[in-house]
Amino acid sequence: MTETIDRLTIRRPDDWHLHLRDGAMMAAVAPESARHFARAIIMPNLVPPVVTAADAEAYRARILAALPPGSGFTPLMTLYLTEETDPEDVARAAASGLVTAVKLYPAGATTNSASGVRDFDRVRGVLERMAEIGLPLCVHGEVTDAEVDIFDREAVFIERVLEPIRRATPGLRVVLEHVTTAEGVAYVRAGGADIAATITAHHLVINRNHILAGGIRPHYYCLPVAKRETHRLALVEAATSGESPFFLGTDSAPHPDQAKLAPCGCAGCFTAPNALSVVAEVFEAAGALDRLEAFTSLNGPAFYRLPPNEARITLTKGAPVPYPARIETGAGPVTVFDPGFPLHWRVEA
Ligand SMILES: NC(=O)N[C@@H](CC(=O)O)C(=O)O
Ligand SMILES: [Zn+2]
Ligand SMILES: [Zn+2]
Repeated sequence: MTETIDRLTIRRPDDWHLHLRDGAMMAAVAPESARHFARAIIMPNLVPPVVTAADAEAYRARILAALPPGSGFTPLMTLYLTEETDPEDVARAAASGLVTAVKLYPAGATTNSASGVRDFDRVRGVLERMAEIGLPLCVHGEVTDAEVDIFDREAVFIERVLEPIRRATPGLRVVLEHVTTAEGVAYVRAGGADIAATITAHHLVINRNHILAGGIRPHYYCLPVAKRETHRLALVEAATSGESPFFLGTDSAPHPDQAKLAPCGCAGCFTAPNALSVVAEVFEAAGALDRLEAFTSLNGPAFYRLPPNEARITLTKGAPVPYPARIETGAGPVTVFDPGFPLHWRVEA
């Protein structure tokens, strides 16, 4: 006889990859993440980007001001790595506790990445300093070479960029963000204690057909772009394995609908309102609800050398969970990710 679980209490999750944006957009989306998550790694790809410790301090203050009163949400700040980044500014920001990681965007790889790195030799000093102090480098792992097929850009990045950087910088701690391929999963698995990967909710449920078959669906377009079904299955297997290097980073990336539904639409899926319900559905289907807490609440803090949250949340299973099709923001409406199937796991208030 199989026992059906319809109630699950776990440590409060964290989101290890989140875009909160700024201004009117942030005011609308920050409460959506604060509702379910205790902490989040805040991506620095604003325009202009969060480059210095002073930028991060000011951005952190704006985030805290945008949170609902009484919210216990803690933004974990990151610095955007540029070829001009000063290793000492990074080290000071880490020592003071202001900054939890540094983010590497290859120039041109994704939304707001124009100030990213072109010549990896020019950031060697920063990476060496980070290895010394144990500060993690979060990586958008795609090459930008126009010759490389967009579906191959993650696998090629690992071989041509990530592995050489790691060889040249022993001890550098790396998070391969929003991993989307079986190659990425295998690389992280074989990579030892200094590498981990975030996995998004949306990459656990969509493959490239969702974007392109039967009509083009801009709300499923994000970077790295969703790959073939075999890759999605590898991501589900990794996430639900409970293995320590894999943890949730939603990459919730809001864009106003008018910027998504355009001849050249932006990359990013807005998943903050329903990411946990999506992830719970995936774990249930895989028969892995007993490993949900590892993925959402334990493996991330362990890699970042932070204590797991003491608070708990309870998920209950029942009638389909309502969530809005879009939320209104001062920057225009933002469509909420639709996994294409009903969600039954609700996070209790
Ligand atoms: N994931 C995305 O498709 N978009 C992100 C950037 C990123 O995380 O690459 C964004 O900032 O919109
Ligand atoms: Zn990215
Ligand atoms: Zn992102």
